[in-house]
Amino acid sequence: MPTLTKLYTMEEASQHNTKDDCWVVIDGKVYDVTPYLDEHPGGDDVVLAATGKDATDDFEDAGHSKSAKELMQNFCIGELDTSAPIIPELEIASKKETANYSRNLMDLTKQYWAVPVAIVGISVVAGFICLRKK
Ligand code: HEM
Repeated sequence: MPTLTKLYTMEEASQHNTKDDCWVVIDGKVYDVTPYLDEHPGGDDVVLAATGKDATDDFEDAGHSKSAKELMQNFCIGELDTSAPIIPELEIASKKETANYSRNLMDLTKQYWAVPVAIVGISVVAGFICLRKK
């Protein structure tokens, strides 16, 4: 049966991390606690610090009462989309990119060699001109 619950990724939820727009993720559910921040008995700073991550442990550690757990249901806006990876996928460098990387490194090496060679060349020419003047 299709669910009507709105799904949010952790990335999306973590963007709501200010006093004017504050979402927390607790036990797989997403809560928009913006209107409750000023009233929260534990202060707004602890809730703000719990944004952008799974705040279940923080919430449980604070020892919230049954009535607090009932109250929080008023702020539930959806559930966490667990199909989305929490850790961004690693980019695997292809062989083509590796070839480009080594070419870039060669170009950089050439540039860095060019500077001291140019300095030595200019010094030799300057020294030669000075000697000829004497
Ligand atoms: C929907 C979210 C939340 C609701 C509705 C809520 C509600 C409440 C309520 C009603 C209390 C008073 C004590 C009680 O009845 O348990 C409380 C205390 C507290 N809350 Fe929350 N809370 C929420 C989220 C959080 C989060 C994410 C944290 C992060 C750590 C947190 C930290 C605390 C702390 C530290 C206290 C203790 C304050 C004290 O006794 O000095 N709360 N909360």
